[in-house]
Amino acid sequence: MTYKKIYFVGFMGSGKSTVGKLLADALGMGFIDLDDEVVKRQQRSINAIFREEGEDVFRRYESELLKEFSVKEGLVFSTGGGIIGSERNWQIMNSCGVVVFLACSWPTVLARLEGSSERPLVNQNDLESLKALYESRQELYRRADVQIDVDELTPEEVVLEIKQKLAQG
Ligand SMILES: Nc1ncnc2c1ncn2[C@@H]1O[C@H](COP(=O)(O)OP(=O)(O)OP(=O)(O)O)[C@@H](O)[C@H]1O
Ligand SMILES: O=C(O)C1=C[C@@H](O)[C@@H](O)[C@H](O)C1
Ligand SMILES: [Mg+2]
Repeated sequence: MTYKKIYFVGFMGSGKSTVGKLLADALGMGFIDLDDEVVKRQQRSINAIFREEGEDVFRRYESELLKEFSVKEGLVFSTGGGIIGSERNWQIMNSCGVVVFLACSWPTVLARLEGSSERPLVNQNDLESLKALYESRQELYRRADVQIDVDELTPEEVVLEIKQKLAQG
C-alpha cells in the first residue's frame, strides 16, 4: 500500500534515517532524509551550517525543505530531531500525512550516539544538557499519530510494527 506521506520524528539516534529508508523500500515509496537534503542543498555539513549561520538558520532551511516536498506524494521522510519545535512544521506534517514517533529511551539514545561527531547538538552540549533537551522534547514527539517503542526492536521489527499499526488505520 502507498500512503500520501509518512514522517518519522524522534530524538537523535532513535533510528529515523535507518527505519525510514527500510519502510520506504518495503512500501515501494520514495525516501527523503531531510538532514541529507539540507546538506545537499547547502553543500555544507550540518556542523558547518550551525557554526557559520547558527541553529535558527538551520531550522529555517529544514522548514523550507519540508514545505517544498509537501507537494509530492508517496514519500517517507526521516526528519531532523528538532523538526517538532515549530508549529508550522506540525501543520505541514499533519496536513500532508502520518507522523510516526520512534520512542527511544535515554540509555539507548546514548549508546547509539556514542562516537558521533556529525551532530552539532551532541558536540556542543554536555551530557546533562543533552538529556535535558531529550526530556523537554518528549511531549512534543508524543503529538505524533503513531508511537513505536524501539528499544527492544531491530530496524526490521520496527518496520513490521509500523506496517501493522498503519494497516489498523
Ligand atoms: N532499531 C535499532 N536497533 C539497533 N540499532 C539501531 C536501530 N535503529 C537505528 N540504529 C542505529 O542507531 C544509530 C542511529 O540511527 P539513525 O542515524 O537512523 O538515527 P536518527 O534518528 O536518524 O538520528 P538523527 O536525528 O541524528 O539523524 C545508527 O548507527 C543505526 O544503525
Ligand atoms: O535534534 C536536533 O535538533 C538535530 C538532529 C539532527 O537530525 C539534525 O537535524 C541536527 O543535528 C539537529
Ligand atoms: Mg537521521
